[in-house]
Amino acid sequence: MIEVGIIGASGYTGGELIRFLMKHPDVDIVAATSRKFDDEPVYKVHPNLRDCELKFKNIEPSKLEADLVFTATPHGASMKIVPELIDKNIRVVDLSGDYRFESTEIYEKWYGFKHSNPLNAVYGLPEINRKEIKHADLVANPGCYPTGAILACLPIVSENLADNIVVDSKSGVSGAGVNPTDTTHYPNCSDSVSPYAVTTHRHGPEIQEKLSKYGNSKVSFTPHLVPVIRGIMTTVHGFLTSDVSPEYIHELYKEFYDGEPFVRVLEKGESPRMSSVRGSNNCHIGCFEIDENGRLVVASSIDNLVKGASGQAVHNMNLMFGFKETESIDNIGLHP
Ligand SMILES: NC(=O)C1=CN([C@@H]2O[C@H](COP(=O)(O)OP(=O)(O)OC[C@H]3O[C@@H](n4cnc5c(N)ncnc54)[C@H](OP(=O)(O)O)[C@@H]3O)[C@@H](O)[C@H]2O)C=CC1
Ligand SMILES: CC(=O)N[C@@H](CCC(=O)OP(=O)(O)O)C(=O)O
Repeated sequence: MIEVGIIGASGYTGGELIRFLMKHPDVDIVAATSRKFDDEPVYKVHPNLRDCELKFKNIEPSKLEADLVFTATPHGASMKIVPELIDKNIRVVDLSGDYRFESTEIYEKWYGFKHSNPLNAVYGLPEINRKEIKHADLVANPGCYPTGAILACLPIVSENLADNIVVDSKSGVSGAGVNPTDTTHYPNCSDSVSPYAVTTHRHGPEIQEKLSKYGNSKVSFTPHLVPVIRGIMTTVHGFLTSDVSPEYIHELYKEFYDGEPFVRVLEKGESPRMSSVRGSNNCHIGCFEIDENGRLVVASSIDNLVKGASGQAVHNMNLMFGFKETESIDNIGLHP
């Protein structure tokens, strides 16, 4: 049994962490912090957690005592919290972008402010860093877009099959967090699909940095906001430099992800759906088709709050503490 704290528990990813951890047999949640909802039952903010007896507490991070803390806090906030937890020998899974890049300079360029407390961290994508995560004191949980994009691109990048890859992603509105903005205001985001940060999104360099460890492909990323609550659909366009067949590509993906508990390689020609992974930690990868121009199309779907955030964070915790990898995060998505 380990004692776990959640900082930022009143947010969307915080609520999802509680949803998974409250039923985890090896976890005792000793703190769920919130500055706004101190002493309120968690179900007041997360009504699905009616059976959870926890109350939010406005506890200073420096006062926390736990084996592991999840920092489900915004980028810029985590960097002010994580170091003092690490100094107290508390292991940390940070859900923000503050510790994902290997270079502070790249972080500061794309996040637009100085990093006050750089630390070394392991990038928490189990499909590529399983061994390192097990021994990590600080795990940087990947961004939601990068998770679906990297998993969709890894096999073709590893075989250097495409010099240029376009990653086109669509995300549900919960990706923006619990605090409403002009962008997430219903009349502004309903009934439309909106590209944003089309060449400047900070997830582009995160995707490129991680994939560059496996091959030389140049990756270009554009996100879109779509009027659904949860889900990320990523369509990858790989401009092939080798004459390979769709069957070869499909076999490549099946071999690459063989044995991975949370990646499902669909049939050739089968498109993934957002709904099929909704609420689950699964990533569905499909299409595997090549057009007459030699453009390969692969698509992946994830739930931005689960595989894109809290489910992946619990997966990392399971690895860090030697629990069954799929413990408490093996629920199946929905249909319809
Ligand atoms: N939403 C998503 O799909 C994904 C989000 N992420 C990342 O995960 C992190 C959390 O995201 P999400 O749950 O959506 O965010 P939310 O905005 O929904 O929640 C963040 C919570 O953090 C708390 N908080 C904010 N600032 C501070 C601070 N300075 N100190 C302590 N607590 C603070 C707030 O609670 P209170 O004010 O009550 O203390 C707030 O509820 C972010 O870094 C986000 O970028 C990563 C992948 C996917
Ligand atoms: C729809 C939407 O707004 N999505 C968020 C992605 C949130 C996320 O993944 O958080 P990190 O910044 O911690 O990676 C965005 O584009 O900023």
